[in-house]
Amino acid sequence: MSKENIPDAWDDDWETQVDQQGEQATSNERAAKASKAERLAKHAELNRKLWDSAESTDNFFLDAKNDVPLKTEFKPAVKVLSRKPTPKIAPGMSQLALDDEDDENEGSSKKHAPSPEELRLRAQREREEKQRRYEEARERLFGSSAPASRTASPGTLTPPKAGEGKGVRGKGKSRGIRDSKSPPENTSNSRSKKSPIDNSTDRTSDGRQLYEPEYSAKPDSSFLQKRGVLQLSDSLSTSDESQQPIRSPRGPDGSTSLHVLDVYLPRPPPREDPRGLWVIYIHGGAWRDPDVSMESFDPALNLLLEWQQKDDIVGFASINYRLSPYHRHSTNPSSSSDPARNAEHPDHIHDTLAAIYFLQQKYGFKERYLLVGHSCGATLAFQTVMGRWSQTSGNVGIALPFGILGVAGIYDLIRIRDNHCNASVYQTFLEDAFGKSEGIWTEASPTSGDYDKSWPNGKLALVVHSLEDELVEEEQATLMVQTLRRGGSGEESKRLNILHILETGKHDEIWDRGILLATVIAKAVGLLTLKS
Ligand SMILES: N[C@@H](CC(=O)c1ccccc1NC=O)C(=O)O
Repeated sequence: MSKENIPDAWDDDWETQVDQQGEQATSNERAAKASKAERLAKHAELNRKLWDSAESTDNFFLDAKNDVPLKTEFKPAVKVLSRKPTPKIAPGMSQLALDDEDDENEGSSKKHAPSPEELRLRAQREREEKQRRYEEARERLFGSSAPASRTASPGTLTPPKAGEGKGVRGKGKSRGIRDSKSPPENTSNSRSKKSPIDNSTDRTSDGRQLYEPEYSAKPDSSFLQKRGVLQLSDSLSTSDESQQPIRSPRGPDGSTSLHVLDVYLPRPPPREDPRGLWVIYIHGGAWRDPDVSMESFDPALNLLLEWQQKDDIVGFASINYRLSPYHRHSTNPSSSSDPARNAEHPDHIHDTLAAIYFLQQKYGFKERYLLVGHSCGATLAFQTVMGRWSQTSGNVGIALPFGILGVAGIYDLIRIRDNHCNASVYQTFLEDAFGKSEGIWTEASPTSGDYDKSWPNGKLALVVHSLEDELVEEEQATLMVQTLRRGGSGEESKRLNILHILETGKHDEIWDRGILLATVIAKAVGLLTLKS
């Protein structure tokens, strides 16, 4: 009872007050008693529920929740017991076993692990030995007049320009011979400026071009032997860029030549009676684009080298040819004084024939080759077997290929111009390449050929078109296959004429990513080897 509630004894009515308080207390007590009974009843009820739930199979536990107030992140302390420092692995040494045993376990019988210096010396010895073997092989193939390797250390295969802006640059097979033909007075194009091989200071001693439009040397001429500058290697990685072949060197007077070609030999070719096929690639670029050159074959080449199982292909070549003017090119416009950038039909086909002639004279594969062309390169590939320009090309005539693979090709110049009459660029590049006379356009179009007559040894014409091609329409491919099937000689052609449609692949993606081009080349090679 609080002090204030105690009646004051000096008050007259203190007894009455006490009596009243007594009555109130009793009624409070009653109320308290009632609520106690209620609490007991509640408690009994809870107990009952508890027992009930103990009997039941229902989940008694609370569902786990993320917002449990007591939840803390449990982070056990990490205790590092003991570890030797991670050994540093030099590149190419990953095959060495790593020993993580305790020192005590290292018995004296254990082999001495070579130091990095020892490994370097060992690798150098192996390289020298390989170089010696290559020198011998080269001597056998090209005679003693073949130039020695450019430096005392092994030469290097031109690695395709890794990741140079465009697409995937796959890794190549590690063996082979890269033979890059270029006259010393050549000039680089825009792509080659970025190329490591462009820094090469190496020059051959004589100033003649390696393949010339008017070239007609005999197979054994000293020219060929002298110019057989081969780059030999079994390694793609090089620390010495000066060993790279020159693909587009700049001449001292700044003049250019695109009479250059790349050769890749997976192994030294037998000079007599060659059996396997050659693959010769002709790049596209609307007869004018300096950014699309023989190097555009690199991604596909690398894949083909990786895939090749049966060594069906004994040699690869990718050729350059003079280009038509391209004054509006954003980074590398043509100059009107540059003969390599002012070509007009039939210069492109003349150069192509000269390059094939050069290769045949040098490697002797005759008709055992597949000619592959992309876009206007496909135009050139079929022009090669139209027989209209071989008399004017200055050489004594080439052996025509067993097979042609045209990818994303232009085959009817007038039709493609008409189908793109809203885009004046088609008229521009066609006019710059073929002049204004549409009669010449028709005569130059592969759809005007008579292939049964002009290409009697042909075994395969594979025409490939991608549905995603945004620059050349499907009609070009269908018109070409119709022409091939038409046949003018009356006799049934022994040639296989196939139209192959790809679901995917934009115009330049086909070579840029390599995989599509390599796939269709592999398909063509498979068909040709079946046929021969
Ligand atoms: N990159 C080329 C265009 C090009 O290559 C092209 C354009 C339309 C149709 C075909 C083409 N290439 C054929 O070789 C250029 O800039 O002129």
